[in-house]
Amino acid sequence: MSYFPRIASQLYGEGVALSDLAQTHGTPLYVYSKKAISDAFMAYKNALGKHEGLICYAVKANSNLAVLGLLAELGAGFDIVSGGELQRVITAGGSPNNVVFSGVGKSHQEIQFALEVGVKCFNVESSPELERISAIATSMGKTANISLRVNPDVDAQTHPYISTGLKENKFGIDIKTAPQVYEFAQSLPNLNITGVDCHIGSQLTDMTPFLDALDRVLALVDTLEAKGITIDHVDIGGGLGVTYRDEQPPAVHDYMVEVLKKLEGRNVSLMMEPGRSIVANAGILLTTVEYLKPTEHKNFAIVDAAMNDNIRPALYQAWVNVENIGPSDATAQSWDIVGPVCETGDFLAHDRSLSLSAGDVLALRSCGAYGFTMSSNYNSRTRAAEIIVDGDQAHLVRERESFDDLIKGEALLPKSNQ
Ligand SMILES: Cc1ncc(COP(=O)(O)O)c(C=O)c1O
Ligand SMILES: N[C@@H](CCCC[NH3+])C(=O)O
Repeated sequence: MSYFPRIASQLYGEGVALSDLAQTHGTPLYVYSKKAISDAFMAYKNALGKHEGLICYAVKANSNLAVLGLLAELGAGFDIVSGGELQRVITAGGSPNNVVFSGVGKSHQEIQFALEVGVKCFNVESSPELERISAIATSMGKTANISLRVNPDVDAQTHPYISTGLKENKFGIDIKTAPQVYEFAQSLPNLNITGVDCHIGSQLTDMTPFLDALDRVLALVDTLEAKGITIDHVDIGGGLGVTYRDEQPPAVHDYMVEVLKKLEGRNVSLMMEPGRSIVANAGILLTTVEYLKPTEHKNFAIVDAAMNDNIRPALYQAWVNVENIGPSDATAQSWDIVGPVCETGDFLAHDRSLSLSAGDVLALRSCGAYGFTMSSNYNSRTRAAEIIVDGDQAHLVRERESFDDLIKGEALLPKSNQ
């Protein structure tokens, strides 16, 4: 039954052969390991230990309902950036009381929804947003807990598109002006100041920027305390990187130890918003080689997954580990792994030395974060199915989209008379 148990078990210690999954469910197919997700989350939770706080998983990394449900069961809170993500958390069984609402552009409707269900806190990113939340809360006879997302102007040393804590980024409130904005928040009705929040970027592989940002946030907490503004929690965002190739990010435990050291002697709880570090290495994208197309200049392996399934290589020049679970007896050559989408930027990997034959199944590793959630229907391609492997059981947790799903809700214009 298991044709490639070695590879399957090497991946995450799970007993399901990837080739069987590809055969049963077709490709492209996202496969996640329940154990890998649980272990990664528990690393945060255990490191937090008895310190008061909440690990709010960043839903944008992987919002599959089964993933959210699993994390809710393990005691996660959630970091959301839209009404849709809030709905997903609720549908998956997560408690709105454990939700923090981030994002620079919260709409009237989204704020109202969040107040109706009672989210834990709004991470506010501007003064006009404060005014909007205050007005909506007042009209609903509710009080909104708020923290300001401050921008500490720290270089996260990551890809510029996923760096968020520099003053030229759209995110957060300049930490230098934050005390005045807190005073403004204090003057508005139906707001309750509970925290300070920051998130400086994603895929950080060095601890220093995190700790620098935390120092600046704690200095702000002191300034606020001196003004009589009490801060109950500090939210240090997400951002811890993972190994895609040869990066060596700090271990979750080591990172947490350093963070908690800085909080020693302070009466603040710790909130965090990790996404990638919980799900990235727990997921694989399986794809089948459709055609081999050697040319004079390059060898192309055209596979059935594309940039619409995983846009990270095209968008961030992200490197993805590609493994042939074939097996192929062809001799190894250098291949560009490309998809069927009509874009030159539609590639998954460049210049990989692989033995390939048409029909082989490739595993793209570490695709559990920002993989499916960033997928689209570009070229009217249906989105992949998602599977969670739990020991030797594989659960289909999202069906492959059908052509009917693709055109659902659309309508033709009435026929014109001319
Ligand atoms: C506000 C906020 N919180 C949390 C995250 C999650 O970050 P990561 O997946 O890098 O842990 C992000 C994404 O960068 C974010 O923008
Ligand atoms: N989507 C990004 C990270 C998230 C950025 C969100 N602030 C990635 O795939 O690396």
